[in-house]
Amino acid sequence: MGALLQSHTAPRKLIAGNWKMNGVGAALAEIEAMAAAAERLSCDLVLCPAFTLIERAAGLVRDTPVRIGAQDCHAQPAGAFTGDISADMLADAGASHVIIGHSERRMAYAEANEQVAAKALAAYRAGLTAIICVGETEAQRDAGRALDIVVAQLSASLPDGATAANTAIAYEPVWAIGTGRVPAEAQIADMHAAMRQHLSARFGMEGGQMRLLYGGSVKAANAADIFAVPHVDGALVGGASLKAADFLGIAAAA
Ligand SMILES: O=C[C@H](O)COP(=O)(O)O
Repeated sequence: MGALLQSHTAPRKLIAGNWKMNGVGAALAEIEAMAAAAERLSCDLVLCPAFTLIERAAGLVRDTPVRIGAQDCHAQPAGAFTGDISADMLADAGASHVIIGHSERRMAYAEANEQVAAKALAAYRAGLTAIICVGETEAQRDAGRALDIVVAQLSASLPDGATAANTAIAYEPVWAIGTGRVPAEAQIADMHAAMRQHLSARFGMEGGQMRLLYGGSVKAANAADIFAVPHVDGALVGGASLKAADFLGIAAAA
């Protein structure tokens, strides 16, 4: 395990914002403010607004280092899937990233690991980077099963062909999302080390370099401590990504 973990060279951190079902046109001013500050940051920024804002947001950040992502895609490129959006459509609208397998979708829409892997493949085919989410529930952690559960999710949710360029992983303990509760740094460290070990064993160098984000109640006040944990290569931020001042405060700590 030590040898595998030592092969990791920390990449530039990725700070991704997940706006969930928030924001209409007026919220684009926040993305504009983020983009205006992005040149001065030493991390990569991705904002994932609702589908309805993607094209406008992509236009706003066109000449800046900020990238735009979506929060889900369908596994098929086209077809009779009322209400769904394909990865090709996202790319066409100007997205470069897509969040896949967020726990809110796994729970609300019963998305299984196999579906997540199929969506990731669709994202790769469309040239998008997939941000694949995994994480245990509180009951699973209390039962001492967090590491096993997350590594099993990771194993079944990543398709063959995942690379450091086309995939980032977001470890989001379900009990930490939107609750103000954050795992102890040692718990994050153990989880990220276990994920790195699994990814390195399966994908070699690519797995060693794949960015591992932490998500769940990240704020400007706790970001520096979280980013100092080994194998934390960034964050997936929900509530604190809605306002430029909050999100930039997190990015400044990266
Ligand atoms: O995708 C983001 C996560 O669900 C974290 O949300 P949060 O930062 O509001 O806890």
